Amino acid sequence: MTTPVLQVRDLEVHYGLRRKRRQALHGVTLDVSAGETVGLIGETGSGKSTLARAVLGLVPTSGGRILIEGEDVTDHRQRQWRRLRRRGVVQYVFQDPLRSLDPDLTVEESLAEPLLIQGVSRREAGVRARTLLDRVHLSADLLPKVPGEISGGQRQRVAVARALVTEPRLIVLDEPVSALDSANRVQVLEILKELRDDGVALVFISHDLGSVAGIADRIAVLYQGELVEVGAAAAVINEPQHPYTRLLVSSAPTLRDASATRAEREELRALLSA
Ligand SMILES: Nc1ncnc2c1ncn2[C@@H]1O[C@H](COP(=O)(O)OP(=O)(O)OP(=O)(O)O)[C@@H](O)[C@H]1O
Repeated sequence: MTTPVLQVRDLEVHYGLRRKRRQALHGVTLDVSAGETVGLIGETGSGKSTLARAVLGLVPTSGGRILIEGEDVTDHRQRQWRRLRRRGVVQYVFQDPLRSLDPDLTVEESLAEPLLIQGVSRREAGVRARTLLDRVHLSADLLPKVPGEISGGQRQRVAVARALVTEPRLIVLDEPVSALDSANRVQVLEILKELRDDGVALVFISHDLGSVAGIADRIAVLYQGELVEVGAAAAVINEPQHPYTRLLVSSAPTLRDASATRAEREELRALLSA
């Protein structure tokens, strides 16, 4: 059996000091394999972003282990984390692409920068930037534009392209489609499915069960910092075991929300009964 790209074991994270100290993650254990998408769902404050940030070395852990491609990175110092992030084995995409992209850099500069740092020639970096845009189904016309000059959906696709520059084995996506309209949402989800098929491991964070249901192989449910349920997506949706998961499934906004289109509701129903 191949080693999972990401192994999280009994992970604990605390915020604050002394009397203000609060536990944000309680003994979280989760594996993500190459070519697998794990959807991480849970209400606001349940610890989803904390788990993402811990996996990227952006918050200190207070217990447990994190292994990336079999390498124990838990006790890495900031310098080692920076090197790991720069090597680009793990990449991330945030809900707001302006957080993933430098607003002053053109699309071409954003995509070329990590390659230039790696010593790739300017000409080759330009060629690779075009190939990356093509991979996220965007036209090369966007290359000279800065993020403020393109649409939100295009921006998020550029953020995904930027995450792909270093050919990561793992991408953590924190609410990547939450700010997008449904047409752009579908397009970004399609791109993520293609990445998964190419063997990239994805952690897809969302509070929207509908988006997760359409892409995740497995779903992990966080509740108050604890993983209360992990299983195959269809099983978690159709036969939720934990009362909190049952509540999430029964209150899936796309089913309840009167403003959801008929097509959206039918799509989710089909997913639920698949
Ligand atoms: N920098 C911080 N300092 C102190 N407490 C924090 C910090 N970041 C998060 N927390 C707390 O940790 C808990 C988990 O927060 P986290 O942001 O991981 O939740 P989340 O599930 O991602 O929520 P959301 O869906 O709103 O983004 C919350 O109680 C939050 O208030």
